[in-house]
Amino acid sequence: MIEIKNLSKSFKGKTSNVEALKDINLIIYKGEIFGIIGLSGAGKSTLIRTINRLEEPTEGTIFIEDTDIIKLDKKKLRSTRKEIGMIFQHFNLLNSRTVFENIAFPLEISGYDKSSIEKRVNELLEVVELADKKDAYPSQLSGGQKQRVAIARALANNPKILLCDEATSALDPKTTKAILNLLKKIQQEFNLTVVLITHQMEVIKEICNRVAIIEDGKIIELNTVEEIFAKPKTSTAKAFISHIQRSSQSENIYPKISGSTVIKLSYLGDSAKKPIISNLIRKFEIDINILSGDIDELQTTSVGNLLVQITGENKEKEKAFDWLRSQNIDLEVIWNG
Ligand SMILES: Nc1ncnc2c1ncn2[C@@H]1O[C@H](COP(=O)(O)OP(=O)(O)OP(=O)(O)O)[C@@H](O)[C@H]1O
Repeated sequence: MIEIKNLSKSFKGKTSNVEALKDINLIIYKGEIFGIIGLSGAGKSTLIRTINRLEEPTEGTIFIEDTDIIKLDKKKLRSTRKEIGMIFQHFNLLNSRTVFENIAFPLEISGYDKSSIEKRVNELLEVVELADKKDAYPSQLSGGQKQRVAIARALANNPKILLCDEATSALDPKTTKAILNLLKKIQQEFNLTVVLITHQMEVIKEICNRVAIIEDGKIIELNTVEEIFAKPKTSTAKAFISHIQRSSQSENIYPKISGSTVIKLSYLGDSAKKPIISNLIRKFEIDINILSGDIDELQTTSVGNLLVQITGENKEKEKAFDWLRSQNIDLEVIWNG
């Protein structure tokens, strides 16, 4: 069990402090897949990173079983961290090492001998179904394969907890599904407690038992996934759900033009009223074809959804995507031609 009590985190800014987490209280049960969903800037990354102290909280405690991990000294923290695996959106593999060597890395640091390392890495390669790629380098792998390597590496030291930081956000929908299935499989096989953060309700729906919605550093709703879908209470929960319902209808209707990227943009509240598309065209050297779109007025906020096809240089497209994210707009790549 992970018990988070009165957790706050503020970052020192140039002119003022940013309160990224405000008095978070949360219990995550052993063996569950717990999702934390929120828009960009809500505090998801900060929250998940405090669980293995990649981020130090300003206040509060985090108990893993009976240990308050915030109180651990460096040495004890190092050994506790072996029980907490983590995977990331951009995989964080070592490019100069092969698949085998990437997975072996945490075992080398733990001081295992060569033959135990070889045995364990080979087992893990089977678990993630990548035995045939053991001598490949990360640059020779697809995104999904890279995430499989990262999962194997995260499992190397037999952790009890797996933290997933937007683990499928850089993947297309089909690969996302395959990685989520793998996470489900390993959760059961190794009886892991999985904590994942995402901005995609599809991910929550696919694998989570319970979900917390975080907004502006606070947990505004927490329930089982079924309850949230059946009876969402906050406007944010309703917007996330309405987005998933609509996107499933429109996802496959677009021309598959080579060199173009189809993205789905979802935005809440004030962002829905901004002239996003005209700004994009003015700021970046890209062409945009709007495929479908709508704005829904909910009780206290509005939610916009746009499916657009973008053509242009990859570098320019990436810049445009970064700008969109900086505008609090959820962005999902649907298709890359
Ligand atoms: N190192 C930092 N220094 C200053 N401010 C920070 C730092 N890290 C995060 N923040 C701020 O804390 C808030 C929460 O950020 P966080 O990255 O946790 O959000 P998020 O929900 O994970 O967003 P995203 O999905 O965009 O990653 C934001 O306002 C962010 O700007």
